[in-house]
Formats: sequence, structure tokens, C-alpha cells
Amino acid sequence: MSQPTSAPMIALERVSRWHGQVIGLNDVSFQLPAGLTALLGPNGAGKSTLLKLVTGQLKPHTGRVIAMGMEPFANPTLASHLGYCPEIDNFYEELTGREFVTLLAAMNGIQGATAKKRIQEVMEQVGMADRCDRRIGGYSKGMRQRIKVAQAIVHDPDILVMDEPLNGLDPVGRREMVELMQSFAARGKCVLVSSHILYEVEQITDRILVIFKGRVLAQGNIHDIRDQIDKHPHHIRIITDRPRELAANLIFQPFVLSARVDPKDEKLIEVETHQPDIFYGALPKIALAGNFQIERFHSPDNNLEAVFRYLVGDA
Ligand SMILES: Nc1ncnc2c1ncn2[C@@H]1O[C@H](COP(=O)(O)OP(=O)(O)OP(=O)(O)O)[C@@H](O)[C@H]1O
Repeated sequence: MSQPTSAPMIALERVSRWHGQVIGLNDVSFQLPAGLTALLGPNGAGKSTLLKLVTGQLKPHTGRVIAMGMEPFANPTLASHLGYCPEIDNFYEELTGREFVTLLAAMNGIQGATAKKRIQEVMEQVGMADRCDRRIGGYSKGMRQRIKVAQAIVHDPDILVMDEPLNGLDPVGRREMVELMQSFAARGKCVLVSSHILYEVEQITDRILVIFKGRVLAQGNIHDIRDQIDKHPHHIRIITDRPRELAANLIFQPFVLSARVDPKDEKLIEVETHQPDIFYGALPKIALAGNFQIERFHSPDNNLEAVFRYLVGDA
């Protein structure tokens, strides 16, 4: 998806923020124009800290945060231009979804008939029109997620910040939520969405900001960053009945760099490849043709931590 580019709507200039002794964000600088950007990083990377700084819930200890030309901390003028969908559920369980969103809309100055009309529109947008008059206490995780998004967009903000918004949604819900983010961005808004799942981010946008241990590691096009990741040899472990024969077969495949039987476990083969997608596609065919029993296979590299360690040069 190509996106509009324009003057920065969010800028961080050498921002650091500690939580007591722990560093949440460490000397971070970047600029974001309008459009949809994903903030990708493993658990504890500093995503929530960054999003709270952008939305003015935290004050930087050093450096400056600028959103739409203003500093967000304790800034009510800016608050009406910002929408925030938090990671945690912080609801009044006795209220209905509609009552909750009405309350938050009122805090942004939307009241009376305007509020009524707008809230109905928003409930339809997030797929809650038929359920928003039920008590939040009885909602599923996915319904709570949708109500969080409804309160974040009810005042049609210019900057929409969402902390792990796809958590708890089923595949249909995820698709609808991604479409909603994309349509927001297509209207010239700035949407910043955090996630710790690389393939999820690939389905949301091509523009990413990679964060790890409080630092921004990379910013740019996801395909360029994916290419860097793909240059890293990918390890796959296979448990099979005839490991020596299978390893001898695999080593002749053009997409395999190495295949060796583990000296400590004689049923285990360790494979290295630069093309894991091709490897996973070919393995069942190779097994069938050679009548190999594949008991199990997995990749120790499939977790994001390994990818991030590689990007920072620790791997
Ligand atoms: N209130 C707090 N008190 C102490 N440490 C904190 C606090 N909030 C965050 N941290 C620490 O700061 C670092 C960054 O946390 P942050 O929540 O920003 O990361 P994250 O990428 O959002 O992770 P997650 O997805 O697990 O929420 C972590 O080491 C975390 O333990």
C-alpha cells in the first residue's frame, strides 16, 4: 500500500524516559508523517512507553515530543486531536458500550444530538451497533477491543494511537480493524499502531518503526527490513525416522545452506536456509517422495526476539 507523505505529524527529538531505575525509552528520535505506521517490537521493548509519551500521558525526562506542532504532556488543546486505544481494558463494567463511549465523547465536547448521531456511526464502524446497549461486564475480549477503538475515534482525531489493537480479535475482526485503520490513514490522518508480531504488521502497512530495548533500530519500508531479516540464515530442526538419508537429500536442495544430524540426538537434523518459505513448501514433497516420517519440525528463529537480536548485531 503506498501512502501519502507530508510534513511530520509526530516528532521525537532525543527522547528518553525512565520508569524508576528501568529505562523505557533511550535517546529516541524519529519523525512520522500522515499515514499508517506500525511500531514493531517484542514484549518490554518500550512500545507502550513511546505511545504514552506521544499521547501526553507521560512526560519525557530528556528530549522533546512534538505532535501537530505541540508538546502533548498536559495539553488539553492537543488532547482533542488525539485518539488513544490502550492495551489494557480499563472500563466501567456496569456501563453499556454506548454509555461508555458517550461519556468519553462528552469529555471531548461532543454532546446532545451530535453525540447521539456520531456514536451510532462509530458503533457501526467498529461492528458493535447491535451489541453496544449491553453491559460491558458481559463483553468478550474482542467486543471490549472494539469499544476501546470506538472511544478512540469518536471525536475523529487527527492522530490515532493504538496499543496492540488486534489482540483478542478473531480473523474477521482483525480484517475489519485493519480496514478501519487503513481508511483512517487514507483520510490524511496519522495512525500509529503497536504490535509484537511481524507477520501481523506485514498485513497492516508497509511502513514500520522497529523498537528494541528502548531504542529505535530501524525505520522505513517493511520489505527492506524483511530483506535484512531474510539475509540471516534461518534454522530449522526436523525430527525424523531416517535422519542421515534425509540430511543427505536436503543438502542437494538449492535453497538449503547446510543440513547435519545432531551428534547428541540421532533423530534430529539441523538445517540452515536463506529461503524458509520455499523450504517449508518443499519439505512435505521431499518427505513423500522419499517416504520419510517427519515426526516434528520447528524453527528456533521464529520468535521475534531472535530477529531483533540479529538486527542489533547480537546474533
Ligand atoms: N510503570 C512501570 N514501572 C516500572 N517499569 C516499567 C513501567 N512501565 C514499563 N516499564 C518497563 O519499561 C520497559 C518498556 O516497557 P513497555 O511497557 O513500554 O514495553 P512494551 O514494548 O509496550 O512491552 P509490552 O508489549 O510487554 O507492554 C520494560 O522493561 C518494562 O518492564
